[in-house]
Amino acid sequence: MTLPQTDVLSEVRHQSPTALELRGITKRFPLVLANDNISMDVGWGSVHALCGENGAGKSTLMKIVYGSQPPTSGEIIVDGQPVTFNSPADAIARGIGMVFQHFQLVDTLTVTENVILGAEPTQGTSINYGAARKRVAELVKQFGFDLDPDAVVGELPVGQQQKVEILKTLYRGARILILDEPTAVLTPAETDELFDFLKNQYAKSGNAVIFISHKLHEVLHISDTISVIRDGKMIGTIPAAGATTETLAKMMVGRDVTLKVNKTPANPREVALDVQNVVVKGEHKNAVDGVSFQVRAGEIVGIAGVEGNGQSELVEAITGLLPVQSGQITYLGKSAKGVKEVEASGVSHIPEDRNERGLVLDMSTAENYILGEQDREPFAGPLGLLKLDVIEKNARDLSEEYDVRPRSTSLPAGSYSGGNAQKLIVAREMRKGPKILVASQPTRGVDIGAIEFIHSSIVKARDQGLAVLLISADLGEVMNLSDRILVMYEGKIAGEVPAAQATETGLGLMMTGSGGAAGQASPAQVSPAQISTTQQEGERQ
Ligand SMILES: Nc1ncnc2c1ncn2[C@@H]1O[C@H](COP(=O)(O)OP(=O)(O)OP(=O)(O)O)[C@@H](O)[C@H]1O
Repeated sequence: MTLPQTDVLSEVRHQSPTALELRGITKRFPLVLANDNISMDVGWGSVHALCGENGAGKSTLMKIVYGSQPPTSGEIIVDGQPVTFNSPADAIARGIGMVFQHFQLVDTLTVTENVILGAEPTQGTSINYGAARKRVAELVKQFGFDLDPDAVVGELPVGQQQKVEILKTLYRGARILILDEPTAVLTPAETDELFDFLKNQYAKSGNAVIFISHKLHEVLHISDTISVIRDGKMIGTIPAAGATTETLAKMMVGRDVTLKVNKTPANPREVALDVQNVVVKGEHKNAVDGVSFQVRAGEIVGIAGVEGNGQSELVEAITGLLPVQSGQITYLGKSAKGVKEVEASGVSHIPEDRNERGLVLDMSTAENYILGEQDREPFAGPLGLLKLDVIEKNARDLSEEYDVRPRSTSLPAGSYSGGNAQKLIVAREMRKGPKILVASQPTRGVDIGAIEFIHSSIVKARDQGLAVLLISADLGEVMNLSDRILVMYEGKIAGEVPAAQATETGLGLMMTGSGGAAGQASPAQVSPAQISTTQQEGERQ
């Protein structure tokens, strides 16, 4: 294979003013009509957002455009030419690239190796690595990406890993770039950088961006045009100029949505979760390095931080998944070891990786709703015999209460859309009536109506005495839901801020170590002005 010529930032003459035209796309799955006669036009040089509730059919539509799923019927037209895609390779050949929510990178390979994987330039029968490396370095420079072509991908922060994913598509000459919830794991600064590239370089050079997002303020900020899908149908396409989060939310959900969490000040009681000087070993250094804090019954303590700063390991230690090297964790005054004992102490856990830890993807909805409780009352009798009618009713009731769609007790968990899968986990964990809830990214990928519901369920449980530890990469969520906010940086608590005084800028600075020393910084190391510059900013979500 010769080296792809990928000067996607130099303008080309397009055949048609429209990059992508979808005509009557329908996709039928056994239980649902995921896309129902959808038509949509995306113009060259524009950023086009695709919004809609969980399960509305956004990812399905984009997978069809990317050739990873065939439509049941309908037509795709790229730059004026009707196309049929049998695989992503066909779509890539027509200049379409897609960046998925779950990165598809090989952690042990370098940036260059990942970028060229499957499209390696060859010299005779061997890979011309030197030429590839030179090309990747040129592209990194051209796009202004802050990336080392020789860095091992597994050691990079998520923001840079995402750039590798984008680079992969640009290296292959993508002129239409699809991104599925690209900012879910980024810091505010990384998000700004990404948007600047997409809008001011990539789209400005005449390419097209389609991006799926549940974050409406971002949608309004970056896009030129917004299409909204509901229940598989196209509700409408509007210009971003003049739209508001309220109008968009209403178009998506079909009713008015409260965008701010309604909660009264917390009324903290006794200590429920006590973490003292906890150290958890990481691969090279301590992942959690002497962390201490308490969460009381009746309060929500949020942990903000860039992913990879020890939050995951801290959660795994608290939930009994990882051993604690030193220090102590107590639950309602008692210590516990391992997942079972921790659970028995009244701890529920919403895990950050729903596919790996939260669900058994090929098991049914009803079975997933009782994971961890399948051997005991109320779901099993004394001899371990399953009470199938109770299990079935439990699934029906929870799916109804948490609006998990489609309503099915037998659907394998792997067939739910991302947000509905998340609602299933939240429903299961809240049903247990925990005393302590460890919620990692509880609304990642969840739509605005469901976020409203999950947040109000958590607040209601807090008011009844639940102690909540919230870990979220979504700063808006941390600021909206928490009563107190701790910031984690390089395995340590870099500071604490009352939620009422927090702003995105201030937290963002602390999260990247710029707000204070890298060590066990005190809140005073971040200037109050940085933490609470604009109240308005804190209320953006
Ligand atoms: N492989 C599949 N088999 C069966 N049903 C599926 C499959 N993939 C998606 N669906 C269903 O199609 C519908 C649309 O799902 P899709 O993932 O496109 O929604 P979405 O709008 O991207 O949602 P989210 O915001 O939650 O990611 C959902 O009801 C989902 O359960």
